[in-house]
Amino acid sequence: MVFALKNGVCGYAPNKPILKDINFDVSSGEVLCILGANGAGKSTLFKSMLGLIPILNGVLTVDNESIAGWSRAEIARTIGYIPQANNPPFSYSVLDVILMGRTAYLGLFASPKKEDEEIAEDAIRQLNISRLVDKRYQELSGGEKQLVLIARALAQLPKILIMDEPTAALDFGNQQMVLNQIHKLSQNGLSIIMASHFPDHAFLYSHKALLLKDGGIYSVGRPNDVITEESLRDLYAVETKIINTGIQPRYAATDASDIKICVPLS
Ligand SMILES: Nc1ncnc2c1ncn2[C@@H]1O[C@H](COP(=O)(O)OP(=O)(O)OP(=O)(O)O)[C@@H](O)[C@H]1O
Repeated sequence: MVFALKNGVCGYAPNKPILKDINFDVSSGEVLCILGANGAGKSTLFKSMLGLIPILNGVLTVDNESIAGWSRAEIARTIGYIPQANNPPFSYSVLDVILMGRTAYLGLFASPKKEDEEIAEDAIRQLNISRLVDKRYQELSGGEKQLVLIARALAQLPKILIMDEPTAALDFGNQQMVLNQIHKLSQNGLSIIMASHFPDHAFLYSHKALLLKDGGIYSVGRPNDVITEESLRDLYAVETKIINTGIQPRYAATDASDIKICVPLS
């Protein structure tokens, strides 16, 4: 499966595009990391991909078929969205939150059936979070909530997962836990598109990086090719030294012979 945006123009009003000339594709098993300064347009791009705002121009395709005419439910059965962990206004059990992932498969007013429960249980197994199932969602830590939201998206049985800064507000250990899960999901064949504020995460976990600046794509390609001292200076106005650590990558996502890290100098 290949998910692509061709000649995309995204924004909130036709006469005021936020992003122009957006072209990228992501295949099954690939992780695409979107980088850009605050306000560069990452969330706007996500909202467009999810059909929350209409694409102003261009076409989103799955295997070369335009998804322009797809219903909300069809989009939800193909694309899962994982927001940043939040506190919902109501008290839900963890299992209820995960079962919400089945909404796109249920008729209006229908309750989850045995099959839906089995799919939710499968998502729980994949993420190894059965210890959380009997808790209230609000009682969980930020990292645990993020895992539950990933399980909810998995219960949608999507082919593509979109994640908006999945590690924001997580401590170092929880960041690694969530990123390791993302890596495993890509190995299971999911396409993953995630926004990040950490170029290091793109080196470690992604096959492709897409850099946004000035209302368009600054560059897109393999992280090793496009995340450079020059591009980080241009994107974030930060002088950075990129260092080869000599440590072999644990993940196939990176094509580097050793892991690179970004050290800010200014
Ligand atoms: N609902 C909206 N209506 C009009 N303009 C908006 C709306 N939401 C965001 N924008 C504008 O779109 C631009 C891109 O914002 P966006 O939230 O996509 O950036 P971002 O890269 O996700 O930023 P951050 O890293 O801070 O989350 C900004 O100039 C913002 O003011």
